Order: sequence, then structure tokens, then C-alpha cells
Amino acid sequence: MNNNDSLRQQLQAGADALALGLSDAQVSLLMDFLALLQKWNKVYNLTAVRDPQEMMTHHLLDSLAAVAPLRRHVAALQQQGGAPTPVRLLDVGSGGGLPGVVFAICCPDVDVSCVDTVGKKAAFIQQAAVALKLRNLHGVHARVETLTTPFDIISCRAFASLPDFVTWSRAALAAPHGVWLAMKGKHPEDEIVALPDDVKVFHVEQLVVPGLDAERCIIWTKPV
Ligand SMILES: C[S@@+](CC[C@H](N)C(=O)[O-])C[C@H]1O[C@@H](n2cnc3c(N)ncnc32)[C@H](O)[C@@H]1O
Repeated sequence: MNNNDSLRQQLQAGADALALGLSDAQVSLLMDFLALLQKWNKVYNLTAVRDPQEMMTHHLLDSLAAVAPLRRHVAALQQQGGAPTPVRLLDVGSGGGLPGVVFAICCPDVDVSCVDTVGKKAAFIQQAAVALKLRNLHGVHARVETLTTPFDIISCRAFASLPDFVTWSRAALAAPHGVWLAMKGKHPEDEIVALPDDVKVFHVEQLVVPGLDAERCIIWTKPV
């Protein structure tokens, strides 16, 4: 079995363990995205992780662990009927597209914008959207603080402290239903305490990343 086959097997096993029910086409898109990340990392310096095996666990599977929670929230939003269709998600400081591109592949009914202050990273997302034929994926070159288009969900991973994340992206959060989805490692008690008074954590969701022995959680937050 070549390296690519074993990576695909690991991806499929991880998606199965997370009960994501991905189609073969979605698994292929995730593998194609991994190949793009590897290829363009040398040129664009997208991530410090260089090893394909490590990219699989630390980037793809780590991002995949947040897909089921995201789908649940999207389904709840759609049921409440308060959000437009498609639901709009902004991934802040997306870098090489994590978790934004993974969300766009696994949740085709969500319109995903990946914002980054570094032009070549936003350009990479645009290029990935074209190469992978993902019409629900957009790269945005901007500082998040300047965005005012409303998004129903604003996500981040490895971006900033919770207080900075919500403060800097607040003008882009749709009212009254918008929420923040912050992917974190250890439960960030100090950051939660430091949140502005008019923002509250409504759910802390523990995540299990297949093949990664590390603490992970999602901090779900909304304005009060
Ligand atoms: C540590 S990287 C994380 C990348 C990716 N989310 C991941 O998990 O691999 C943080 C990213 O945030 C971007 N960034 C920093 N400040 C920003 C801002 N104010 N607005 C948008 N992006 C920003 C950086 O350029 C960088 O790509």
C-alpha cells in the first residue's frame, strides 16, 4: 500500500469513528485538499506542519472532529428558521483553510468564508475553491476587525484568545441568532473569565480527535 492509500484509510477510519457519513467524493476532496496544502505550503508558508501524516492528524482529523457539532448547530438554526439559507460561516484567521475548508467540504449546505490578514493565504483558499470546485468556499483577504457582513456562525482555531476573537469579529456577527464557535485545546478557563460582560458561553463541548491523544473542546459563545 502506498503512503497516499494509507493516509486515505486513516482519514476514512477517522470519519467513520466520528460517524460523519462522508461520501467517497467528500473523502476524495479532503485528500485533494491535503495534497494542495502539501504542494503550496512550500510556496505560501501556510502551516508549520510539513509532514503529511501530521497534517492528517493535526489538521484534517482535528478539524473533522468539529464537523458533527457544527452540523447539529446548523440543523437547529434551520429548524428555528431564524437564519438565511444557506447558513453563512466565517472562519477567522483560517491560514491554510483550517477548519474552514474542511467545513466547506463536509457541510455543502453551509456557505464558508475564510478570512486571513495574509494575502497569499486568502489567495490559496480561492485557488482551493476553484481546484476543488467548492462553490460554497471563499477566501477573503482582510483583517477580521474590518468585516461587517453578517455571518450566522463565526469560527476559529488557533487564532487568538476568546476575548480578542469575539471583540474583533463582533461587527460581523448576525443578530439575533449569531454564535461563535472557538476550537480550543485545554478548557480555557482564564479566557472565559475575561470575556466581555455582554457575551456568554452557552456550551462547552469536548471533542475526541481520532488518532490524536490531546485535549480538545469547542467553546460556543453568544451575545446576551
Ligand atoms: C496560527 S494561524 C492559525 C491558522 C489556522 N486557523 C489553523 O488552525 O491552522 C493564525 C492565522 O490568523 C491570521 N490572523 C492574525 N490576525 C488576524 C486578523 N486580525 N484578521 C484575520 N486574520 C488574522 C494569521 O495570518 C494566521 O494565518
